[in-house]
Amino acid sequence: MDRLLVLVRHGQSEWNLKNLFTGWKDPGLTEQGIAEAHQAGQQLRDLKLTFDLAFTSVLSRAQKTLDIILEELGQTGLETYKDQALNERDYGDLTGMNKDEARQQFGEEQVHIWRRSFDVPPPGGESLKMTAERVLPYYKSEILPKVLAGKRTIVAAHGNSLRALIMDLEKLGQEEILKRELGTGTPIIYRLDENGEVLSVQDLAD
Ligand SMILES: O=C(O)[C@@H](CO)OP(=O)(O)O
Repeated sequence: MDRLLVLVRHGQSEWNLKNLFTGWKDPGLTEQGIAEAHQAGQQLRDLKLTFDLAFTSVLSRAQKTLDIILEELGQTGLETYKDQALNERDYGDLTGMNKDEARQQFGEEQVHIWRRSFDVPPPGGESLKMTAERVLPYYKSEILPKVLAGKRTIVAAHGNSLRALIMDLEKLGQEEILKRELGTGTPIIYRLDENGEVLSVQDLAD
């Protein structure tokens, strides 16, 4: 049985382009982001992958990325579940702030800790740990059982909601996840065994 799970971060958003902390804000995709989503769909099509189910967040940049990918695959209208459990981490008080200005104000190291550490939340926001505490229960109750039942599944979500999931899937430690960056619009293809353990991983960024 093919237990296929594809994760894809949304294409570049307007706020990625402006270098703003985004979190739960809902900017659209840029032209480049739209092109990245088309390319992701084409890559999956070249690999002859199709899906039975899709999951995404309630944020439009992830939904739009998914729509474009499904369009490229000729799968528009695929059964899709949208849930805020898959939203980007809430960036709290940093939301809307320019990342370079934040570095100037708070220091390079502090900003890196807020962005990439496991358990230090940005002021008023969610740490990666807190993000994982909503992503993983949703993954385990809603997504994984479908994958294990042989439903080929794609999840279009966000840098940090996916990092939380990848940390669990790939059993990465806190030091390893600190360095893990996800490109916009880049699919990562997992095949799982009957217990949900990763058999293989193919990052199309490589
Ligand atoms: O701004 C955000 O919401 C995220 C993703 O773009 O940023 P970061 O790279 O800091 O995780």
